[in-house]
Amino acid sequence: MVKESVAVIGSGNWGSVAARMAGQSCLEKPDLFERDVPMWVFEEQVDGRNLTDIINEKHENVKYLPGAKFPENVIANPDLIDTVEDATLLIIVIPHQFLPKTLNTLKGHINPKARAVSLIKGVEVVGDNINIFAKVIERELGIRCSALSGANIANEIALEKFSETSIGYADRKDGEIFQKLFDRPYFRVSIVEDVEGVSLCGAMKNIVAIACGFNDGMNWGDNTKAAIMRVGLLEMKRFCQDFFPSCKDATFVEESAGVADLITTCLGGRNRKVAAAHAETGKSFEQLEQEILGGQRLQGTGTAKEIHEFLSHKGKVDNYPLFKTVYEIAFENKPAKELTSRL
Ligand SMILES: NC(=O)c1ccc[n+]([C@@H]2O[C@H](COP(=O)([O-])OP(=O)(O)OC[C@H]3O[C@@H](n4cnc5c(N)ncnc54)[C@H](O)[C@@H]3O)[C@@H](O)[C@H]2O)c1
Ligand SMILES: O=P(O)(O)OC[C@H](O)CO
Repeated sequence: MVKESVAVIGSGNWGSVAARMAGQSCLEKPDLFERDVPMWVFEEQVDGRNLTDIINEKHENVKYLPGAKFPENVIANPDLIDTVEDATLLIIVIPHQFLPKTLNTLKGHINPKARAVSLIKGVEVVGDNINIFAKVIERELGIRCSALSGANIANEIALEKFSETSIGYADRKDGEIFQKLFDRPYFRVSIVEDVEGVSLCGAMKNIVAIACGFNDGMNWGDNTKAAIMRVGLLEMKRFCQDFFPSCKDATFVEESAGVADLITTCLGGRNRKVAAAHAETGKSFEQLEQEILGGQRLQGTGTAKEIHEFLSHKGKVDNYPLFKTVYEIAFENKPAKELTSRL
């Protein structure tokens, strides 16, 4: 049997955890996977040194995942094309705003037999056209792409606290090989034939998390937060029914990618945290992202804007009052206190 070679594109907070898990599996399953896991690092200076050099010396991403050690087979590489050259399994895990440029660089350099999995939470919107990122990756790289998403706050998984995730696949064999790659005693992976449902839940829950952050910043309490989550889940489902009718209902309730991710992200995620600070201080999201996240990137505000643009083109903005209000608070200076009047 031919072994799979794994490469990771991305090395942020979740990217580093994904590389850590893949590295552990590659060491433990030498019959299935080649030992070394190259990880692409968008090079930057930390204390006057290349982050890549620090990672390879300390086996730790001191900027994006301090305190967690990589196994020694995870090797940071600042050269994107060199990172992917031998890969048959690609883990793509970068903030969604950087995907187009990254895919452009990768075009023509991927093994045509490779398969990818996208861990990115967001959507591509161009006018009245919307795509999940697994499809964008397939379109740009010409390889099949699955999607992994779930109730997965990276810092908790780095500490090997138990969590679950979902992999949405189109070809079952892809789902199974990525399941073997990610499965850890502390990370339970289920596979489901629903790439769109898994991807869209992961993207849209970030808009609801922003609303829950406003809730926390306004000190409205847990009952209001539950109401926001309920309405948010309904809008997520409505969006899938309206525009992606092949999404499976079961993904919303039975998969970690569905309601479980909605709950964790509305309780403990970065989108929630920064939105709470916005409601408390009135500072812009850009400023707060820099002040609070130390280089990590928000996905929810971008997704709120992208979904708003798409719904505007479709003439359906008013069918999604929660999504609409989050957009208006984040981008049109509407006061956060107006959120509940739209629920
Ligand atoms: N962090 C989590 O808990 C978590 C969990 C599940 C899913 N996700 C999703 O995973 C994706 C990646 O998130 P993350 O937490 O790994 O990243 P992050 O938020 O830590 O972002 C920082 C990363 O962006 C990179 N970056 C900065 N500028 C860049 C550029 N111009 N080009 C390319 N890369 C650049 C940095 O080098 C760094 O690796 C997101 O879509 C996120 O929603 C995150
Ligand atoms: O920290 P957030 O808000 O980007 O959310 C992280 C994950 O998506 C939770 O599953």
